[in-house]
Amino acid sequence: MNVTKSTESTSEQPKMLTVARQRINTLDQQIVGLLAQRFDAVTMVNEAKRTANLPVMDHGREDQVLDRVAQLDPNPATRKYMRDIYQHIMRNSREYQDDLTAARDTTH
Ligand SMILES: O=C(O)C(=O)C[C@]1(C(=O)O)C=C[C@@H](O)C=C1
Repeated sequence: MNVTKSTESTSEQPKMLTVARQRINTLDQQIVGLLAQRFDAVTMVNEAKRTANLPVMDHGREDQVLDRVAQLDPNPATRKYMRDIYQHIMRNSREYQDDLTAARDTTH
């Protein structure tokens, strides 16, 4: 059985793969930290929308976010992937906001 961790170098696993995976682990840690902050901001947005009686879904805003993140990507070849990632992020943001609403409805 192979019990070597995926980030450990072995004679079969080139050093470059190990180094690249360690870099991905570090970046993932930063991305998760940033996404947690984004969810915090979404909580605030949701509170503001609830007060103003606005729906969770805002197509115009989502289009703006998608265009903006695509423009921010310095690599034109990955822009379409960046848009796709953000479509998922915003879908999860809406589901999280639905959870917040459901939690409010059961406690009030
Ligand atoms: O900006 C908003 O109105 C949000 O609810 C946040 C957000 C997002 O995650 O960026 C999520 C849902 C909306 O459809 C648009 C954007």
